[in-house]
Amino acid sequence: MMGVMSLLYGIVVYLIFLGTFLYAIGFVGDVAVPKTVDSGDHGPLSVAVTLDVLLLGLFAVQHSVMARPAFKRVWTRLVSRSIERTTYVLFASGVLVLLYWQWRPIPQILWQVEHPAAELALQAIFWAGWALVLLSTFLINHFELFGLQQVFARLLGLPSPLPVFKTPFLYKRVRHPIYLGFLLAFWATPTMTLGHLLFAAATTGYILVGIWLEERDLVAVFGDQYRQYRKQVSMLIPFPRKKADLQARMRP
Ligand SMILES: C[S@@+](CC[C@H](N)C(=O)[O-])C[C@H]1O[C@@H](n2cnc3c(N)ncnc32)[C@H](O)[C@@H]1O
Repeated sequence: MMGVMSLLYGIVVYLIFLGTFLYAIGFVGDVAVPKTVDSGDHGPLSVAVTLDVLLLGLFAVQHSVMARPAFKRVWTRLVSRSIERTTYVLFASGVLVLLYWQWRPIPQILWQVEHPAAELALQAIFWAGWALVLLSTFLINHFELFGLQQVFARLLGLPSPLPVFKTPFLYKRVRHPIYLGFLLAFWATPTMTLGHLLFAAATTGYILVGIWLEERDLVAVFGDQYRQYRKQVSMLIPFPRKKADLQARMRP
């Protein structure tokens, strides 16, 4: 019975995540959704900046704290290990919904790209960024990242899967393709408003801190295997590698 309940919880939360993910595309790209980074009521600048910074801060704290092994060790005394990731995804989605709802636009335009080819290129980068995010989640393990694999394992009476170090396809070029995809999607816009810049700059700062925290945990779990990977593969920008490095990276 608990296995079935966990599975239902996992599926419902996964659907909520899908909704918030799709909404994020419209929110950042200022398309197809009622409230975006540049639309909605805007009051005084000081109120907008304060509220937006608080919302982004809440997002960063929730993501960073709940993802840490020390937090998980305490948290899984209260919440079953099999639904820990699902619960993380639920909290993350909740914070995102709050951000979409309470975000105050700051509509002053800082720069605007009007050349049709350049505009098209920026839009292509925006969509490529989101495609990169989605593709990379599947490369690493989409269903584990969003908690479904864990609740299925519980239903089948299997233990929750242990972390496995992987470097498939794009992970051979950069260590963080998901974060790279977010950066492309957040910065590539033909019209940069003050609000959009605040969003892009704060999330970039958060991603850099998040990488530092994540890599510390990955070194703790995978040790020299991850240290070696870090030496051989760039963090975010796929710089061309020397031949010797390339050969090393091709080894399993
Ligand atoms: C949101 S994902 C981001 C992954 C990666 N930083 C990226 O940008 O593509 C975070 C989870 O991926 C895991 N992770 C990151 N790199 C990994 C790798 N090479 N192999 C397995 N798991 C990895 C982390 O431990 C963490 O649980």
